Amino acid sequence: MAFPSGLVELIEVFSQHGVKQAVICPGSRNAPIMLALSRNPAIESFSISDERSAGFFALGLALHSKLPVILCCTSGSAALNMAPAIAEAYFLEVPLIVLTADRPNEWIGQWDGQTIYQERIFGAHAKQYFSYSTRSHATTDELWHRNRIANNAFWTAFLGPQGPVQINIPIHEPFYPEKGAALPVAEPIRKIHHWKTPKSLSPSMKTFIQRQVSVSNKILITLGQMPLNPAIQEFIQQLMENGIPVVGDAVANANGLAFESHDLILANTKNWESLQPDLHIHLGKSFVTKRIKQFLRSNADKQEWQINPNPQALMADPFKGLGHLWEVDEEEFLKELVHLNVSNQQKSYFQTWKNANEQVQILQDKKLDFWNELIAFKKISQAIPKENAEIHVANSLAVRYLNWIKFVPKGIEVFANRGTSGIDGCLSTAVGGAQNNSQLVISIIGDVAFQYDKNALWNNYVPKNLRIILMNNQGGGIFRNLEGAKDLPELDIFMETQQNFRADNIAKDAGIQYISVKNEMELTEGLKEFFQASEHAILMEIETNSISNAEALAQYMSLFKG
Ligand SMILES: Cc1ncc(C[n+]2csc(CCOP(=O)(O)OP(=O)(O)O)c2C)c(N)n1
Ligand SMILES: C=C(O[C@H]1C=C[C@H](C(=O)CCC(=O)O)[C@@H](C(=O)O)[C@@H]1O)C(=O)O
Ligand SMILES: [Mg+2]
Repeated sequence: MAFPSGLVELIEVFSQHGVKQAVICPGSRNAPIMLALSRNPAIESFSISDERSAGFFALGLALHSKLPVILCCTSGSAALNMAPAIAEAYFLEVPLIVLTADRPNEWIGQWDGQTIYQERIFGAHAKQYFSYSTRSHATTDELWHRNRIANNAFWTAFLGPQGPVQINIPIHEPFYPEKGAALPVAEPIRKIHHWKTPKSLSPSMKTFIQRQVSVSNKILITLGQMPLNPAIQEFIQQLMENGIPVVGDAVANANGLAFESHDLILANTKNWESLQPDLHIHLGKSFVTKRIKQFLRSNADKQEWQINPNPQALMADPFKGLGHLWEVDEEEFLKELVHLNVSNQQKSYFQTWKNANEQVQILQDKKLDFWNELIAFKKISQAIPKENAEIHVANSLAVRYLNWIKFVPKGIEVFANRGTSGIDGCLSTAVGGAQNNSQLVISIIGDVAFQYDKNALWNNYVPKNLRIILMNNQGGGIFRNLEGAKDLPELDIFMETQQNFRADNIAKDAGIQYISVKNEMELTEGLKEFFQASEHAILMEIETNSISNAEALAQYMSLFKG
């Protein structure tokens, strides 16, 4: 039997740990791995040709399952094409097990095809690297090593902070099974269990928290990007009712229970001092927009706590004032906080935030009298389903518009690739997230990000629950709103990269329904059917003019001047 040894066992260990999905890219050198995956009944395997898209598709699958998804490619530049997705998975803390087939070590640099340097090819963006031998007649130590690698790779990807691991697999020829032959039966594997205690608060920690809260009169809680968690939403509601202001982006999934227009609140408040905390408690990852980070970094006097159950080895101190890192489950921490009494000054501080928020909410309803992206986003936010749906919002302006308008889709989760904030893979992530998903999956994406990742539709898995809202302003509109960039003579060509591509033919090739929108009336009409059940995915291309958009956004932002 020519089949490389150890591959069936490798996949068997993963499946016994509960891994259920794999994304396989075509190749010859990885064919034995493909066979071990596709013939394992416990693994659902997806076949995707473009490794750039496959990586993000796998990330989309893992965002939902929270289980490691296997990603498999052949040797050569295929693995390099997965790097953007691996970097996103690393910083977004999403579990992937990347199996890169390779030539045997003795053939590296010997002028063979598809042979590059694959050892640690993702660098620091893989939590761990392993080299897995498939030589036949393995010694008992080699068998022991293989089994340990398989268990180690699973637990490293799965345990927090979750992330990608790479297993490089040199495979010798011949490696195809004889015609019609079954794969070898898996040798007995040894599943290694990993027990981890919950990260809860000790009595002394609780006493410390109680004491600090009792002497603080301006406690502010900020929420960076985090998954939708009904228990946390419940705590947010209680904290706000108790007089502790909670501030978060749309990607914090507070679903309108917190102050989510913080960017406009800060723009509209001349005297930030009145909003500054004396105790700042941060949960979740990063913020999208810059102003809140500037606001928090400008206050060197505050106490700053970070609630982070899975801190990375590299300490994150994004607001330049970290004093206490609490390696505690967020719910555990908030459960302690909600029962604490706060001072009258604290309630007055909350009222300052509440008043500032109400002023902004009034201004947010101002009408703009010419067709532009802001109007489109407002109409979409009013039409979007309030349940049984999820949003995958692309980077650049789309993810920022959610924070600038009252885009509060209660009850539905907002995903975004804010790990690296790349415009690559945003649609592929949504297509992956739409698999085996009973919800409507709505991708809101700019034209450059869409064209960059149009191969997200080049596979056989574009499901009928996918809805794509393509905001086509003929280029990178964000640069036209950036101080410094917007006045450069090079803006059009070298930053906005103006182009006149549209998506109608891409939609046709992908066999999905296409709706063209060029004005507000067509948008109103298009939205009537867009979120309805359909036998196909639907792509709505909303065309606006980048210069009009910039003028509208400038007008809109000029409302918030305090
Ligand atoms: C991979 C990658 N390349 C380049 C960038 C820099 N970048 C940020 S936004 C942007 C333009 C995005 O244009 P589009 O998707 O149309 O969104 P819009 O700004 O029009 O909302 C670019 C090139 C990036 N974030 N990621
Ligand atoms: C285009 C890139 O991304 C930058 C674009 C805009 C961001 C920004 O400052 C807009 C204002 C804001 O978000 O508050 C900028 C940032 O977040 O600092 C992004 O890096 C790019 O190529 O970096
Ligand atoms: Mg654009």
